[in-house]
Amino acid sequence: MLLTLFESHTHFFLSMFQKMILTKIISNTLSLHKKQLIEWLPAVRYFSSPTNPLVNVDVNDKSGIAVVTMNRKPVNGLSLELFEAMSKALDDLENNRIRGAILTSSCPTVFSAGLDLNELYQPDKKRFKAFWTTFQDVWLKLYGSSFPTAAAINGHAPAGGCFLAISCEYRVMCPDYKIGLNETRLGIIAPIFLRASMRNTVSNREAEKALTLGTLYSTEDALKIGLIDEIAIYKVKAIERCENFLAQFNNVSSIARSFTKRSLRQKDLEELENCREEDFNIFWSNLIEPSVQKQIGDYMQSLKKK
Ligand SMILES: CCCCCCCCCC/C=C\CC(=O)SCCNC(=O)CCNC(=O)[C@H](O)C(C)(C)COP(=O)(O)OP(=O)(O)OC[C@H]1O[C@@H](n2cnc3c(N)ncnc32)[C@H](O)[C@@H]1OP(=O)(O)O
Repeated sequence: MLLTLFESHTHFFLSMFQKMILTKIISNTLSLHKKQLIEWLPAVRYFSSPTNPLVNVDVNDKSGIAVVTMNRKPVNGLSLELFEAMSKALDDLENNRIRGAILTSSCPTVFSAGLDLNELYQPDKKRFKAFWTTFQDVWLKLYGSSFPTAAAINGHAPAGGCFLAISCEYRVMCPDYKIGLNETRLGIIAPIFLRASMRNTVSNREAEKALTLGTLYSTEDALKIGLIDEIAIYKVKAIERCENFLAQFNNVSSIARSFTKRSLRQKDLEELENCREEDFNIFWSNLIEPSVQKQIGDYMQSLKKK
């Protein structure tokens, strides 16, 4: 923009040649300063986020790595309020140029049980619209973040729980839990953005099998198909391994890294950005089908009986 302004204002006074030289000097200076500024900023803008009871953000001053802990007991059911808190936390992290983020859970045996079924059962259209839009926002911000991300999966991660983990760039999971996208088993069709994250994590063939069968994998099987990257015995160790993964970026230009990530994920992000309303309409019309509502109601009952 500066260059455009400069060009338009000097139009009457300078020859073409003079303009070209000056434009080149300004452009070089700006890009040099921009690079230096961006490389510098991470060291000076770490922050302490105001505490939200649903999402705790803890930034390590030295490493610049944030641990983002979901805290909605008993199972981190993804409600509108939890999505809103995550969306806000992701904005704060983005604006404060942290070095990396690790997503984890305060529930002892559950990373996240996925979407809160209460949001899907007998839904109010206005609230569901806000819920779905915030769900989309969280995915766009997490999957498209400029900072590197990892998930320390310290418990079960079915459906939406798995979706959060696979939107990150690296996953470390504790043993003896289950992870996967079991939507088809619930009669639900996985939305496009969820399919994109899965395809970005495992091979196309594994993604097709996993999504159509709705398989929930054990930690060990998840490692075999590449759904997770490492196994760690406890949550603390899982966080440590995630930190090690993120620390590798200390030797990489943050600008080069974030542009590369963005360009690899751009197509998936645009696919949702271009059809957010349509995506909502498809889910809303499916969701209110009496047969789907009955299925969700029965499923909720079966969870309670258990
Ligand atoms: C055709 C189109 C339809 C359109 C629909 C749109 C949606 C598409 C979007 C797709 C994306 C994601 C989909 C989802 O995420 S749907 C949610 C799927 N989740 C699950 O199947 C997980 C269900 N939960 C479990 O399997 C287990 O709870 C657990 C996570 C393995 C933990 O087991 P646990 O023994 O430790 O705990 P448990 O006793 O089962 O649960 C404790 C209480 O929590 C309640 N609860 C569990 N999960 C949920 C949930 N997802 N939402 C709300 N409540 C949940 C459970 O009922 C217990 O309650 P209570 O204490 O008995 O009252």
